[in-house]
Amino acid sequence: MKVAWAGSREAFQVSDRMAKLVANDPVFEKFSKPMLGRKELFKNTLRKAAYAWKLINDLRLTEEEAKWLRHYIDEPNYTDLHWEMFVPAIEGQGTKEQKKKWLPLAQTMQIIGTYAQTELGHGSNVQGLETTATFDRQTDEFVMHSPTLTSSKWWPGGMAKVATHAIVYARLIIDGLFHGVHGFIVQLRSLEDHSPLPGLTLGDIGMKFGHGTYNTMDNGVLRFDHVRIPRNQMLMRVSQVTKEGKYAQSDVPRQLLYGTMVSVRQTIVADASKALSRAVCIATRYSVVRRQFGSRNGGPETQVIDYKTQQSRLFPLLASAYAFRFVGEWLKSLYIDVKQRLEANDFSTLPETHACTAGLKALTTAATADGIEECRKLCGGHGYLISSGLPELFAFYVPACSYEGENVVMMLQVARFLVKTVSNLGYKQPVGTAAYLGRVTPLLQNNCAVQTAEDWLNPDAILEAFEARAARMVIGCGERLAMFENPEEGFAELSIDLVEASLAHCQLITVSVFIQKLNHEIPGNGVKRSLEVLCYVYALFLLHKHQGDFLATGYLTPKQASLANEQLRTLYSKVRPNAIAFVDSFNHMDHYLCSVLGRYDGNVYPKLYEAAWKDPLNDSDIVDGIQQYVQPILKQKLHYAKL
Ligand SMILES: Cc1cc2nc3c(=O)[nH]c(=O)nc-3n(C[C@H](O)[C@H](O)[C@H](O)COP(=O)(O)OP(=O)(O)OC[C@H]3O[C@@H](n4cnc5c(N)ncnc54)[C@H](O)[C@@H]3O)c2cc1C
Repeated sequence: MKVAWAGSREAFQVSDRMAKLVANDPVFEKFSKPMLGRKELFKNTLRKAAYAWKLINDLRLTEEEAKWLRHYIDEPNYTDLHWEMFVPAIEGQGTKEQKKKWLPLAQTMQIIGTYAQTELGHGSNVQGLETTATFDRQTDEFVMHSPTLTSSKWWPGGMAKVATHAIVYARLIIDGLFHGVHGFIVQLRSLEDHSPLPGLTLGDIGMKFGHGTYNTMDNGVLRFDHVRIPRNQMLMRVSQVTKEGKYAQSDVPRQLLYGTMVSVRQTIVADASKALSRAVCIATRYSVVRRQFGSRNGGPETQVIDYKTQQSRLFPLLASAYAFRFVGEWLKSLYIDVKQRLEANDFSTLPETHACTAGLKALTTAATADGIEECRKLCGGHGYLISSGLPELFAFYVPACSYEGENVVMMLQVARFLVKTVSNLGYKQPVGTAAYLGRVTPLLQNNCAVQTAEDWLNPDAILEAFEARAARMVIGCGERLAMFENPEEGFAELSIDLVEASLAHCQLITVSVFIQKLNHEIPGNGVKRSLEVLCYVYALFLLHKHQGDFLATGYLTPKQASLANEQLRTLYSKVRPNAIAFVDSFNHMDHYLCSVLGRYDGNVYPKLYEAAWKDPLNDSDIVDGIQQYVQPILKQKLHYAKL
């Protein structure tokens, strides 16, 4: 099962080796993190990042190993932006000459980069950005300027204190004419003493949600006061500005810019299963240790995992972790395929891949953020303690719903793709994940044939149900849109339904990828049968949760929906005996989980007690405060006064 989770024996070995390397090195020790003040937190993370970079070089780690190492260190810091945004942006949007100049500097960290797109006034609406890059023909330079307060760059990770360079998105202006928003490589700080270059105002945007998570990172604010950069620092693979000031599109289509987004979003989908599996592992192990009520004849109380209600909240999340792991793996292969195509100037599959990554990013991050919070509640009051590992995990994870494409905005992009696919149906056969929309007639006409709860244990029945629901919702939106004279007005008016149709489409993708995985790639029959159970749990849980859609589209009868729910209850009993084995297969070490409740040895209570005594409030110097401020109140002996 560990191999099935990791994707291959080799993948398992690499991640396992890096997890142990980090766990066994005292520099990466974790528990003191939440107790540190902001400055110490930040410096501590800088120290770890520097040490990690030294390890990567000393041990000559491969790119894959270095990624896992950074992952297990598990503290957001400037290197995330450098490797995951700055380098890919140059790789994807730079010309050959630009790549030749900048990539060796970035890959050896002689420069440290960040990604400055968002501004105080605009995030999702990139075309609304206000920073300007005005071409000066006389000097062959761009003048970068922040004309308003709302044009201040806001959020870029690593920008406040560390980054030496940034990819800055700005409105390109030549001779007073606006030519769209483009990326520019801008040096921010001196490579000698790290001081900000003239004309730049740089600072930190302040404390963020949670404590020891994103506060380890210097998210920054940046303003430009007529800062000059050479012309060849505009990323020019797609569009160029000549030294005469001529703006030209190259023969590389603009959609190429989607390439970087696709790359980053597929990583976010892969990260969702890591975060959700972490929370599920903690909640499952703790649910086995925790006992409440139900003692018979003086025997032990019931393990809370044996309550059906606990299972109905926990096991769908366990199944979702596996579903997201497999869909992430699948998306990575889709991305590799699209990357090869892009290199060969084949852009044919880009719109579908873009819709998949946008939609799956939104689906998996929203479900994971909700899932972590549910796991916290599944651990009762102890889940609220920092030592449970869950509050910090939630604080760390939840911004994934907003960054790299706000989730609702992402689902609206999927909706545009689906609407376009449906409107082209007469002359263009949909392919890939949208292929089912080419079979609308049977999907609209045939209703579900399930007659017993057992009938739901059939991948064809499940797939058809999800296809019919998505097709009916998408077609329904298409028909209603056609009634509007102005399509954009219609799109805005129907946007709630369109987001729901997009979600149905994306859930269909996750369910079908899980089924495909079982059909082709599972080593060992026992593992396969166990994963089949999780696959049915995932699909029937979604069907139960969204039964309103399945009923409203007329595909299911109420009786069939309740048969699905009956089967789901039976499946929970099948998951229960393997629940611990399922979470052990994630291969998360105690160091990575960083949770007293999720300990591998189950030694929860003594360790909870021990963790409590590490709290600074148990330090003896607190007594001074009590004597200074509390004792006088006790001694005043005043009459009670109603305030
Ligand atoms: C931890 C963190 C790290 C970040 N790091 C970086 C970074 O390194 N570099 C960088 O450039 N940025 C970064 N960001 C910024 C991030 O990319 C933006 O927050 C994101 O793009 C969303 O934009 P916004 O915050 O302006 O939200 P908005 O776009 O203002 O969204 C606010 C609300 O409006 C809704 N909304 C917006 N548009 C529409 C629409 N068309 N239809 C319907 N509803 C809509 C949204 O659904 C949302 O509910 C980071 C953000 C966070 C939280």
